[in-house]
Amino acid sequence: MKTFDELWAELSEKARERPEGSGTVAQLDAGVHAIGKKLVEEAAESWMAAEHEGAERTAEEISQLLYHAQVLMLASGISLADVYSHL
Ligand SMILES: N=c1c2ncn([C@@H]3O[C@H](COP(=O)(O)OP(=O)(O)OP(=O)(O)O)[C@@H](O)[C@H]3O)c2ncn1[C@@H]1O[C@H](COP(=O)(O)O)[C@@H](O)[C@H]1O
Repeated sequence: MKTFDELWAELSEKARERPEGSGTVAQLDAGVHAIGKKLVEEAAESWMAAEHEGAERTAEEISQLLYHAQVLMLASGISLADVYSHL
């Protein structure tokens, strides 16, 4: 298990160090358009899970949604502080 902040630290390091075999690096290389599509896909899957598939599947889909939101933030040069300033 990891927290949102721990995932952010891990993904930030991947973006910096660009280790081979990282799915995150591959997504960053694919660019904002491709990442945005994944984010929307995970949002739709979260919605469908909440309506039809129960709490456990919904939590799983939301975890993927948060992951892709972080990847989009990295691709856009946005920090956690930038986002928190709008909460
Ligand atoms: N938490 C995640 C995470 N959540 C979702 N995903 C990605 O999002 C995809 C969502 O899967 P779906 O089931 O919706 O779709 P799929 O059809 O199986 O996958 P695709 O064919 O669409 O890629 C997964 O295949 C992963 O590519 C994640 N990829 C990585 N992480 C974590 O990110 C960290 C860094 O990972 P790497 O960059 O790969 O080292 C590690 O801690 C990972 O656990």
